Amino acid sequence: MTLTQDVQATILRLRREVSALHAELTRYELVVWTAGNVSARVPGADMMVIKPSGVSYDDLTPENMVVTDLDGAVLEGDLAPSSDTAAQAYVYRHLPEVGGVVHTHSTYATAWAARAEPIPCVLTMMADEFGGEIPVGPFALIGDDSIGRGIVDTLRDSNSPAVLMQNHGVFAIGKDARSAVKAAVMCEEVARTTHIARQLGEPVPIPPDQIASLFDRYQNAYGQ
Ligand SMILES: O=C(CO)[C@@H](O)[C@@H](O)COP(=O)(O)O
Repeated sequence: MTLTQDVQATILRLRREVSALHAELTRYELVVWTAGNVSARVPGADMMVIKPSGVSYDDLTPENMVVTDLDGAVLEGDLAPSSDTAAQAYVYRHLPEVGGVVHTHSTYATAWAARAEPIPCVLTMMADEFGGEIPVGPFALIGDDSIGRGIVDTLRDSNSPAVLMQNHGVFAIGKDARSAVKAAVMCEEVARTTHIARQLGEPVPIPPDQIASLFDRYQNAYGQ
């Protein structure tokens, strides 16, 4: 396949970005061993950049990232791509606004996933980032696009950029890979706080109109 210089430059940038973002997964203690991954869509091409499967986070480099098409077929790379390649490719094919996907088994969020319980919106931080509860997706086997179908079916009509896949863990999406990593970080934080709150009593839900107001401010006015 002949790639334009623009696409080649974009792939180079995304190889660096996706590789580096895995350090955020370890920095925020969202993963153990090799159990999590980041990918990014290549804008302007039906391609994605994803981590190789089962490679230590310390050994990830821009050069060993894998480039695939949006059916998950390898286009560039010597190593096998992540086990979640087909799932994440499905997300990119069906949600064109998504530019990044992240998967973790972060402890507290995955504890909610193990119970198939959505995390209720009881924190302003949740309303800001998730615009409501963090939903649960169906149980799905790893390796094909089943997980992708579950992610898309669950998040398509949700404000939430994260889904707790039942008995599995967190899949987070974003306009780019960095935003998806942020959603995964925030998901674990609110899962932890809400879990602790529940040990002390019944957390107080935020009324839907207030959630909408907080979500609108954070999404449209917060920051620089
Ligand atoms: O979720 C799972 C396994 O439960 C995998 O996504 C996870 O271990 C990461 O696998 P990869 O190293 O990305 O192939």
